[in-house]
Amino acid sequence: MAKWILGLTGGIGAGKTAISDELARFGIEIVDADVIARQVVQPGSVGLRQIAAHFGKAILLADGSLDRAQLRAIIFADAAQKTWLNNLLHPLIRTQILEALAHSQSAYVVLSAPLLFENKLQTLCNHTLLVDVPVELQLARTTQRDGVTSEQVEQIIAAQMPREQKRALADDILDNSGALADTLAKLKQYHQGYLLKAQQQR
Ligand SMILES: CC(C)(COP(=O)(O)OP(=O)(O)OC[C@H]1O[C@@H](n2cnc3c(N)ncnc32)[C@H](O)[C@@H]1O)[C@@H](O)C(=O)NCCC(=O)NCCS
Ligand SMILES: Nc1ncnc2c1ncn2[C@@H]1O[C@H](COP(=O)(O)OP(=O)(O)OP(=O)(O)O)[C@@H](O)[C@H]1O
Repeated sequence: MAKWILGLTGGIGAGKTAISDELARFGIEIVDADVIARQVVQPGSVGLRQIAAHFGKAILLADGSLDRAQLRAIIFADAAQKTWLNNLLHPLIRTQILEALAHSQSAYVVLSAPLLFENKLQTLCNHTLLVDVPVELQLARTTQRDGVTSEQVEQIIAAQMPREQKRALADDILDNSGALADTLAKLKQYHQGYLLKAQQQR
């Protein structure tokens, strides 16, 4: 059965998880690139071994897992190190995404990825949905959620495709700057349309 794939994207803190949680409640399977990005650096993985070889053992916590806060501080302050990490992890993440998409069973499947357009993952998708908020809200919501500084979030935003470019590439745009309930009401309308599109493809 051919699969109808919705690419869901948005910058850090825009609301991808809030959106995909709701779609999951509708019975839609979610393939989440951020979740996969953690799986490919689990203890014992090739990914983690290469990171420890490159950055040194001090990049590991006492239990042998990756010190994510330390790696985040390094890569978003040093573009060359970020490129090195992206070159290592993005092919591994892409392979796992393809595998997860191939196994999906729901009416349609969502590929949620912050770097969907940056990594041209939209080419795997039938349709794309951008969850969008102004940068000030990305900063406010991410600092509150993660307990990180505005400067750290600004560095991450600077490493992502500018909002206007993403808006130009997306098929649909979901404004999440108001109350979440309003966003989810609009999402429900989009979801009905996606069910129809997926059905028509069969
Ligand atoms: C640097 C790491 C260890 C920091 O981990 P941490 O737990 O603090 O953050 P988390 O993984 O939850 O990511 C939070 C957000 O940061 C942004 N982000 C993460 N990696 C990148 C990147 N390479 N470039 C731009 N933005 C990124 C995304 O918006 C993401 O949703 C981690 O983000 C990582 O391994 N990044 C490289 C893999 C990657 O590109 N992941 C993005 C999904 S493809
Ligand atoms: N409409 C909204 N109003 C207020 N808070 C919101 C709204 N939407 C999401 N949030 C909150 O903002 C934060 C960021 O949302 P979410 O985690 O869904 O973003 P994300 O795009 O998945 O982020 P990341 O790229 O970092 O994984 C969360 O704490 C979430 O509860």
